Amino acid sequence: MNLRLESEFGRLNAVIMHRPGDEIEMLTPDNIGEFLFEDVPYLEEIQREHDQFSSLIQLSTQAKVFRLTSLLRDVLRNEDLRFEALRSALKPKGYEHVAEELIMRLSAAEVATSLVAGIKMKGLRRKCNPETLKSLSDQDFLLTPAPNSYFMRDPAAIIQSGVVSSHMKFAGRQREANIMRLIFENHPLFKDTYENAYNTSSFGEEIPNIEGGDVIVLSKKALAIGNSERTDNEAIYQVAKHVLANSDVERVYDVHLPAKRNFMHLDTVFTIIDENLIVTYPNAMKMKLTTRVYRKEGIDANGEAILSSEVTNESVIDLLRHEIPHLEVIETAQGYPEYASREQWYDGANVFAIGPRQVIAYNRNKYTNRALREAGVDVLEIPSSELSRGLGGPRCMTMPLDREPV
Ligand SMILES: NC(=O)NCCC[C@H](N)C(=O)O
Repeated sequence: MNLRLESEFGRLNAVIMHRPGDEIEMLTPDNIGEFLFEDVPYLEEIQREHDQFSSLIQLSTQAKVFRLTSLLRDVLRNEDLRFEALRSALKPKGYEHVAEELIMRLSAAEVATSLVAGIKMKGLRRKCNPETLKSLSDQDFLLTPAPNSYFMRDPAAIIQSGVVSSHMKFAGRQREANIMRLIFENHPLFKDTYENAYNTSSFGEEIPNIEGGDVIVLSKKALAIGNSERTDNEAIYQVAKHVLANSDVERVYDVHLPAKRNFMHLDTVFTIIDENLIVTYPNAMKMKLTTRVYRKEGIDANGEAILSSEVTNESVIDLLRHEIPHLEVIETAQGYPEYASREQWYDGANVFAIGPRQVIAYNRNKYTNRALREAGVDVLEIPSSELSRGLGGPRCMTMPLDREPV
């Protein structure tokens, strides 16, 4: 697979998704804040909703829907990789010494599910009970769960020059990025074409953050990256260097976002659904925010791009109007303030384009979906009572791998 993308709306050929699993059962009212959830979802219902989403993608596009845990299981059949993945996941809590004992008792499939669902001492004691863990209670986690794994957009983003492997802001999500990197580097489907577009070699221990939800492919020639609560200047600069040197991209926009929970990523405020059509939350898009534009001035002796940068104080919407000729803008809830803010909170602008002017959207965003339909967009709705409790929408839940050229 090529692992390069030049649009956000070309007909979808392949995507990675994760069906929420037992990691959701680990959420409690006391830990939802730490795990970045707004409420505790009901597992069976969130699975039903997610199944409708993935079936709709398959039926309406014939695209291949890869499952995160089966890709991971394929990779973890290699014993060395299995041991290393488990060891590094156990390390943040200082339990890496039990990796050896654990690996003898867990199959590749069990390690794959445990890396996502976590391991509670209660469950572990049925299989093994190392002396060194005797002081832990049944309710303690040996391995913390990764309940945001169904937000497949964030741990990596495919752009015009390769894959931006995320470095995630919150420790609770970093394992998701490690899992994706492991898959891209080792799975036979990807390892030959995987090119890491985020070079972190110039940084020491402190690696600047970047998350997939902030990365939006504007066209063959332009990329936008949200400078948000989750994504830092230096990471954007590194990705700009890669994409400007290794693709036809001519402009990279580093777009500042207000530091608010519901604007956590650029894709919470706008998505592109056709060559010149976007859906946005007007309040954020009309604010005058600083944007830096990177352009390539040449290539140095080491083959690295020399960049120029220019700062503008235009609103994001004006910037996009300059970048995208004849831009049409659909506003969440047709701009009615009280509905627009409700529907932005539940990701009204975060639709998933499966083809030009064809999107999958949450059914709860009635007014935004109506506005999209009035503009001639084919809107396929999915149920959203439980999926939305993690505060992410249909775009957030998908990692497209391949699309038809536009
Ligand atoms: N791209 C996105 O906006 N993803 C949504 C992530 C939601 C998740 N609960 C988080 O706060 O990271």
